[in-house]
Amino acid sequence: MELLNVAQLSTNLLKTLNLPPSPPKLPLIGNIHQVGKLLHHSLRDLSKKYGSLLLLQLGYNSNNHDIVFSDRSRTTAANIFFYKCKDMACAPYGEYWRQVKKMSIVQLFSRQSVQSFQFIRDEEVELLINKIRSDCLKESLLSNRHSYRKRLLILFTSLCVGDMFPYLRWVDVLTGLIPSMKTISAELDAFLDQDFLSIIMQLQKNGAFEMDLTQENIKAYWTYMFVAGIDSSTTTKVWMMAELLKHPNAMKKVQEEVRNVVGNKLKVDAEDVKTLRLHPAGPLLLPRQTSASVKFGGYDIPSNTTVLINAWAIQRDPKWWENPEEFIPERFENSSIDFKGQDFQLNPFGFGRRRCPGIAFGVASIEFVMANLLYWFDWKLPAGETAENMDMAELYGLTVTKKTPLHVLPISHFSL
Ligand code: HEM
Repeated sequence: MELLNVAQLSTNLLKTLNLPPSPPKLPLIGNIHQVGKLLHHSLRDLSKKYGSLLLLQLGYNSNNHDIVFSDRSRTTAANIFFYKCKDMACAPYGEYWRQVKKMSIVQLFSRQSVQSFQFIRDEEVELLINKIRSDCLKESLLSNRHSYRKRLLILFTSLCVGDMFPYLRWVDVLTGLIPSMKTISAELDAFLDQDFLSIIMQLQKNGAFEMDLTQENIKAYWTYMFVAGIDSSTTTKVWMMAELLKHPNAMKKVQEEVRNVVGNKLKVDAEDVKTLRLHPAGPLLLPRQTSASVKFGGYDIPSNTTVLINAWAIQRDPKWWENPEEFIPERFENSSIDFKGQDFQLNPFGFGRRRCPGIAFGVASIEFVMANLLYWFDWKLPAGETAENMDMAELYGLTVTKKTPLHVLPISHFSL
């Protein structure tokens, strides 16, 4: 298991505890200089040297195991974007989170609920396929653009100096980080006020929810759903298409499979797993925070320690996977490895109490969209780009996307 601690500890505590191994620190800044822009890569490299459970000091702050690891850290970004952590993902582990989760499972995430939205997926996918058909006639390239949603996700994971050294909070204002966060948050807020809030408030009046929600609760909740829920599925689809274009044999095989199972049984389920192993949408899951001190792997983990789980590194670890960096379509044939939180070597949706509740939604959307795209069209790279020279660089954020947009040329497989 690979775990990483970003601790904020007093020097006295450091001396008395048996803490996990740690790279040498510099005065004041601790280990900050050892992490780069792609945090999940830096952490994997450090843990190769210092072990799978490793402690980093990234500043200080005066502020059964699953429960202890079930809290979330309250960062400046989470406070700005999610109305002081009133959404479900960043809410502290406690009564409010329990109530919101209960309500969500009944109203939104149940199997029936996911199925009941199939008619919307049908309508949206039909629109998408028709749009691509007309692009085929014009021979135009499709590409995924980085939206303002993406800007929010990148800002969300930007390290605020003030979260580590509270007296330096002014630096985040000076560098423009906090003003940028506030601008995007205000844009989203206006959107939610305009189109959304009145509908939800009406549902509340009609008794649709078990608990009374304030406007801020509702906006925080939906901001996360819109931004992270949608983006994680979109990111996975982009990586899936990129990997398939990079591996034409895998593309051919999956298209044959999809075209052999016509109708509403269109499925590309095994491809989800292959893509989510190499490109988990959230490579470090969502940061956890310990709510009490705990002994873990023989080490003392103090209370209030931020814990990052490097799912990306675990899913590429040669300890668990043969040829870990390779996209091998046959890898999961006849394999019982579960990707929904049971097997620790494959954990793209997290685990335990704070595991992603949107798995069924995410998977339904990825499978249905991808199956249709692969069924109706053949896909080519634009002139000058080949499977070998495709740029697969990553852009770090709450979800890790392709750095350069994916450009593809659709060719209708059936005569128009
Ligand atoms: C491919 C699609 C998706 C992936 C890879 C994904 C991944 C994740 C991960 C890694 C976490 C953190 C889990 C942890 O801390 O252990 C998470 C949490 C969460 N996800 Fe997803 N997710 C996806 C789709 C969705 C969708 C479609 C929704 C909503 C409609 C959603 C809603 C949430 C919520 C609300 C949480 C916070 C749960 C909590 O803190 O209690 N996710 N997701």
